[in-house]
Amino acid sequence: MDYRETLQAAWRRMERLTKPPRSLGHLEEVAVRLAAIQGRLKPELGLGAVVVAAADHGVVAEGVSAYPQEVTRQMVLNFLRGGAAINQFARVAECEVYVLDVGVKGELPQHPRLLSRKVREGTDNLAQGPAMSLEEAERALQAGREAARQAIAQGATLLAAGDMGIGNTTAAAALTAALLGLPPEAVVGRGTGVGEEGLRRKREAVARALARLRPGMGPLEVAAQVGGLELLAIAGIYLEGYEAGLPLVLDGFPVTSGALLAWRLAPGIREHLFAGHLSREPGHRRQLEAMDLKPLLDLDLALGEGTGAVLAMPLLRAAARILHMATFEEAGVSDRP
Ligand SMILES: Cc1cc2ncn([C@H]3O[C@H](COP(=O)(O)O)[C@@H](O)[C@H]3O)c2cc1C
Ligand SMILES: O=C(O)c1cccnc1
Repeated sequence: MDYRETLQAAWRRMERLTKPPRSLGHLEEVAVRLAAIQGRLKPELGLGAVVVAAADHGVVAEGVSAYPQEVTRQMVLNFLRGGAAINQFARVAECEVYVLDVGVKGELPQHPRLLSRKVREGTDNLAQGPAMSLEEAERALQAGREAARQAIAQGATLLAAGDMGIGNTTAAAALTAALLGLPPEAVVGRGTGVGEEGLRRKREAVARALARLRPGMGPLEVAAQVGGLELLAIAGIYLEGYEAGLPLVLDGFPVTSGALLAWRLAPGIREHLFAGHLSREPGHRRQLEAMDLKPLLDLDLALGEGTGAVLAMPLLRAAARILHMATFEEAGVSDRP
């Protein structure tokens, strides 16, 4: 059965299950979409994986983050030791954590959970010139694909991306504004918690990057102009997961900017995307609206790392179980007054 046929057949089964129609709300839509993705009326989800892509950003020179650049590398070490929020949430969500270094400044140790594919040590400052070359953008995207292939080979049935990169909400805002044709004010937010001055500097940095873009630039060229390396890797992670036929869970603002790029490169990916949560970062709503996706959770999170995506994984598994319920006929339950 193809996607549309399975979707329709799953809706018909949904209507016969032992519950009032639509009483499981948004989860019903998730369930039938999972059925359609897997091409079976009773979808099954097992182990999850989150690939946390990490890289640095030259735009930090503009004073756009509340934290220093070295936090990127320090947090990668924290991920590898299991001490970050993503590690703790992944434990309760039956999800493996993989880390991908596509451009962290400084050295990182070898580790079984770390894929080292440093394209370069951070991007150039997007407010001053191109963040990277087109060739580097392509390499970052391929690194994401490779990391996703590893996670899938190790048994992932559900795939999410995470982000780590001080300054990346500025790059994500520039990428989102460019891809969706929005002004900086619509997509720039406080990130790790910058004040009014920081907010103004972020808008200014984004405006300067947007001024360099020319009509006719392709999505990858736009991404090379603004970065970041980890956002390109995130696009690659999702593209690979899509081609492997997996359900894909989105996280917050930086991750969803990478997903927007993937969607521009392969519009069919939309069928595989689930919005794990709605971030506090204001541009996230615009991104989800553009792809017509409804978030599963709304918890006022503004962290990244894949945390909101991983928290939604148990909900996706629960949604899949809905289609394993008994029907009125099977259970001998009366469905008419
Ligand atoms: C300790 C710490 C852990 C984090 N984990 C994710 N982020 C998040 O914050 C950063 C983006 O925000 P901005 O653009 O304001 O720098 C990214 O690294 C993102 O993953 C973190 C930030 C910090 C400080
Ligand atoms: O929306 C997110 O995921 C986010 C918000 C702020 C900082 N880092 C990530």
